[in-house]
Amino acid sequence: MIKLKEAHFLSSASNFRQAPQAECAEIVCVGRSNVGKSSFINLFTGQKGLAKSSSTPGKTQLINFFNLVFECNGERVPLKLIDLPGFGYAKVSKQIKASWEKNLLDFLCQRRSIKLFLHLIDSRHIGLENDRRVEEFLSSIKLGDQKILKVYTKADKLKNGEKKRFLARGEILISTLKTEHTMPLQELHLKIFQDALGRE
Ligand SMILES: Nc1nc2c(ncn2[C@@H]2O[C@H](COP(=O)(O)OP(=O)(O)OP(=O)(O)O)[C@@H](O)[C@H]2O)c(=O)[nH]1
Ligand SMILES: [Mg+2]
Repeated sequence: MIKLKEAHFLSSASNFRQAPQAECAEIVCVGRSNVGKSSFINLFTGQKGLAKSSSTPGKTQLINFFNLVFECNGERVPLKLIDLPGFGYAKVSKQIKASWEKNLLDFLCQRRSIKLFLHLIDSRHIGLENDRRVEEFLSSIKLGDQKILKVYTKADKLKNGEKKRFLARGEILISTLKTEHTMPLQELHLKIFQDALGRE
């Protein structure tokens, strides 16, 4: 039995060098702008305003670190959750965008304490070119002690039949609105906790 006991914002960084010291296993949310990465953090921690979300793509512009503490069989287990800016959107010049993306890619490659990459995908739009690029990139940099997990967002926009098909395939389907036919929070906690720590 595990329980999420604490979740706090730690700090922000714009690149790998500014990141806080790596003290524990880390989980990072990766995906297109507006897919629901920041909303996922709020759902996962049960704190609505912890990560800033917005209907305007490009809301998250820095690498944001959150400290979590789980309790597992009486033991306190720290983990870090990381929110990233999205790929593929920014109302800035091409040059600035390229430098942001380079910072992100460098961070993902170099931050060895990341043990779990959560690739968030909009459940209505499977197989987009941008998502295929993210998937290829993550597979190409992944080390032996790192895992990739796909998380399908915005389930409330799907019909019930479509939701059930995701679940029948064993996919992780979530929603910040209607949680019917989505993965229960306790199950999501357990899956992500175990994958981040390499536990079975
Ligand atoms: N209907 C619905 N809307 C959602 C869900 N999750 C997120 N959203 C909405 O989608 C929009 C984008 O959410 P964010 O969490 O800011 O997305 P993000 O991936 O962090 O975006 P960037 O920071 O721009 O990369 C917001 O308007 C959210 O309210 C969901 O499960 N269902
Ligand atoms: Mg965001």
